[in-house]
Amino acid sequence: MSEAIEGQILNQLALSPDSSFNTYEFATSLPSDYGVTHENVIGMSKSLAGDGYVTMSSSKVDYWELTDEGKRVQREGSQEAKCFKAIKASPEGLTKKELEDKVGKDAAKVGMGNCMKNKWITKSGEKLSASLQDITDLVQVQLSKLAAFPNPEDNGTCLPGKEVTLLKKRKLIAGKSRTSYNVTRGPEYAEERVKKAADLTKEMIDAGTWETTKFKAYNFKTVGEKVNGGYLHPLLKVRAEFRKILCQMGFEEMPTNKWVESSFWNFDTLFQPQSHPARDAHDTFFIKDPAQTISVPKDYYERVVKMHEEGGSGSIGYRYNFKAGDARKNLLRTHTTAVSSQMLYKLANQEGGFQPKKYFSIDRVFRNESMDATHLCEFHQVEGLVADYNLSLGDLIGTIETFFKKIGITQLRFKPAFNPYTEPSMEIFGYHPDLKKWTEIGNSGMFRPEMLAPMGLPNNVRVIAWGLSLERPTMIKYRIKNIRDLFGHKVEIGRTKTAPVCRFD
Ligand SMILES: N[C@@H](Cc1ccccc1)C(=O)O
Repeated sequence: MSEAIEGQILNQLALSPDSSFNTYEFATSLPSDYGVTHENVIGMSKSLAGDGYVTMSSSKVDYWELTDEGKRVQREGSQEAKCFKAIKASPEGLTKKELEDKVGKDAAKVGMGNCMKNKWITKSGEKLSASLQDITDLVQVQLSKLAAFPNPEDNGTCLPGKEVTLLKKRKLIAGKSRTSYNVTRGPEYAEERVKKAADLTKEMIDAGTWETTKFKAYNFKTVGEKVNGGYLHPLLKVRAEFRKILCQMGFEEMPTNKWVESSFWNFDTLFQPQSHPARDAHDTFFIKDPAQTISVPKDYYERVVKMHEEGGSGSIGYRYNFKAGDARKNLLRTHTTAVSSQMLYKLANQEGGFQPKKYFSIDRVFRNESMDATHLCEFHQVEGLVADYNLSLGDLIGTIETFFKKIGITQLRFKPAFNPYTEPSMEIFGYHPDLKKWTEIGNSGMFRPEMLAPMGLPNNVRVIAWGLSLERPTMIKYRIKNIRDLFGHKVEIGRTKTAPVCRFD
């Protein structure tokens, strides 16, 4: 079938070099039992145009189509004609109610008003009576004219605008438009289409037919398929950037490759009371299997227990009975401070004794929180600590400000806060220029003697420390509004080389 249309199209243009035809006229001139639609003709013409046999230019025509209601009126007559006939047929006239009974409520509603407007009927008292012998149902005539137009899709101008407006208002007709094409000979016109091969094949070479085969021209203008290469996750890139900055500032990276910790290292060494709300299963993911595995140095353990139960180093402790069972419970670490405490313990007990040190880590932590635009139940923490003699709060603020300045965040605020393991403690806020608000980006403080003394650190050693989220400052720096756009495998930002998140070097 398609070859037959193709032949006919080329035939139409065979008469003379400037012969042309319109796709719509052509399609409607074909016998209907051919089953060829206007779309078929357009499709085939486009295929021929692709090979240069024909050229096409489009034109648009507006026309009117009768709505279902319009078709009914065209068949049965307008509401006003129905009303007139009913009234005319009753020599004594009809009341409104009687008219409604005869023609129906809907027809009476529209028809009665139009009859009055046309002066077809008059009203005296309750009675409606005909004032003419006969009428012409103009609406029906107009609709028939539109419908009976030799080609309904060419009826756009067959009625005066005023009449069309009224029919449209009564929702009897609806405007439609049709695009057709004028087809003329193209640069490659021939009376018969020669099939061209897309590719040279082994068979053509074997048989020698490649010499006579016609090939399709290459389209050098077409857009090639997108090359999908691998790319680094934006958070990994930012982590690399943060790591570089901290190394430049003289920090050494702590080993954080273990996500499972004991409650002892995550909480108890940090002087967090065993009844602390953060240890509640609502905030912490406890591990059922294996429930308890991580061993701790015995003498240190005993000093931690004593600090909780009785205090020391000027503290009165929590004065409760420390539960060994609670300390041994395994969990997904809720903060990387669990690693800091182990590093500090090692630092205090290393061969040759304590040496000043700066440590950092960037890794995952887990909290059993409900998720929203700025909270996830796992995130990355940028942890840092400086252990040295006689440090002050000023050192802490200065270190944090220096770090943030290096990543380009200068709008910072510090707010007094409470942590069981630091005194004083400060929350850190950064200004998000898109969310237009100060968002919390971390927490910090100076580790308490209750934490440091049991480890065996000299008592004039101070430790300043902080824990930041990696995601929040990344959101501020790269102007990302929803944390879920940043976390996980389906991250779209950073896919293209131009995204700002890829440019830090
Ligand atoms: N561990 C704290 C951060 C912090 C680290 C070190 C000192 C003070 C605070 C948190 O998770 O929010």
